[in-house]
Amino acid sequence: MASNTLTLAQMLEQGAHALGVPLDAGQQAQLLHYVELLQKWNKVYNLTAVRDPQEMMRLHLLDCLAVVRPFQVALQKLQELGLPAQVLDVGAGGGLPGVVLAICCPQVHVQCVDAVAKKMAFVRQAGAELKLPNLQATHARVESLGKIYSLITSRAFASLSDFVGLTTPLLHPQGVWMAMKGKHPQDEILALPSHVNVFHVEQLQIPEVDAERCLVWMRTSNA
Ligand SMILES: C[S@@+](CC[C@H](N)C(=O)[O-])C[C@H]1O[C@@H](n2cnc3c(N)ncnc32)[C@H](O)[C@@H]1O
Repeated sequence: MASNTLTLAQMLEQGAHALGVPLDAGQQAQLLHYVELLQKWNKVYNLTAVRDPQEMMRLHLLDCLAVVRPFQVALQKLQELGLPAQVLDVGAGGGLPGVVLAICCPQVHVQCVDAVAKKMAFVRQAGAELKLPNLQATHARVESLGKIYSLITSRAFASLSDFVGLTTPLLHPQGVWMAMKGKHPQDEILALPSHVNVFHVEQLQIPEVDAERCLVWMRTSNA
């Protein structure tokens, strides 16, 4: 069936299946509710240029759902090293990918940070409505944070150099960065400082999205 004839619930179910992300009924309901909230509050909070709910499902929800499995694998490895499941989403905006990760991985603590207060007010409210005790929304510039995280992620935030430059003091020495990018960012990788090691560039296939996506995995070279 063409995606424009599917309901949002069907798009989510098919997308999650294609991505191999098992979702229980509660998580499906939370993800659908999150799309509703994004749509409802978008005008007030200016969260995304995408207005159509089906496009939100494809371009935001499924895009973030595509990183859930690699994210879980990475966290499992970090936990085997004894690192806590503490994750930071930098420049999270309306909560992408932080809210999706918090819904799909309830055992992981996800902190979203953004410099714009109203965006974090939205994420805080969404976390309350969706009953996500593992989600935290912090209004701050990331460079002012003082905690240490095992995994730091971002989507549509900055160049890789700026991302790692702003967050190196926040990353556990054995922790990893997970940057969501479009097509393979060769030039950005070449521009990275020498203390950063790109150990994997993972190509992603987003259901119903005909565009290149990848995850750039990095750690500090002395890890
Ligand atoms: C293009 S938006 C991306 C939002 C979201 N990650 C997404 O994929 O929809 C980039 C966000 O980064 C935030 N931002 C920019 N510089 C920041 C900083 N130094 N600290 C925290 N947030 C910052 C902006 O306020 C903006 O909401």
